[in-house]
Amino acid sequence: MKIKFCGIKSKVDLKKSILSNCNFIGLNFYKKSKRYISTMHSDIIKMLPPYLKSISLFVNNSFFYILKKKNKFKFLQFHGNENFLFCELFKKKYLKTLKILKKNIIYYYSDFFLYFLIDKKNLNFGGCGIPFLHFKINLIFCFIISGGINNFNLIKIKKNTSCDFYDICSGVEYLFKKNLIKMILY
Ligand SMILES: O=C(O)c1ccccc1NCC(=O)[C@H](O)[C@H](O)COP(=O)(O)O
Repeated sequence: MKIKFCGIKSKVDLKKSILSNCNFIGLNFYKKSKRYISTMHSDIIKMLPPYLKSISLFVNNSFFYILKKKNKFKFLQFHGNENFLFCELFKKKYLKTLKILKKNIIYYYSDFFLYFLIDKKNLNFGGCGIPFLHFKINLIFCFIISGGINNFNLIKIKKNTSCDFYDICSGVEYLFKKNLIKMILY
């Protein structure tokens, strides 16, 4: 099973991620988020062990803003209303968030596309901590499940979705700081 912890915003959070043995960390560049990373990202990137992959998360940021940041990270994540053409402009592997409420059929292919991150639909962008009805998803492409995942519901979600890759944010936090015990328990 692969785990991505999203909203890493301090060196302490990073150390906890390393101890938890997760596979990916997400750094949030959405200024309105409580998990916005600010300039701290450079320090965090320097401390990354080679096996831990970094993902920079954007929500409708401008082309030039993303262009300036993109080379510091392994992958990009587009969590807003970015369309396919915009995501492709950066010529870098990326995840695209898909907010779904019901079963959809989607065809999507490109050399840069990596995963769909399937998240709960809500009025704001992401990280709301509420699970959606995780149903069995028969997709031809790779996907990551997110949305209110925690230590208690993961087994059930895993059974329902047959997915092997999870993105977790508020489920491993207390007051927007990562909690080591919760992280290790995955
Ligand atoms: O987490 C945020 O604050 C956030 C804000 C704006 C856009 C995306 C955001 N998070 C993105 C993620 O990838 C979260 O991990 C995902 O939405 C699941 O979050 P949660 O339901 O809290 O586990």
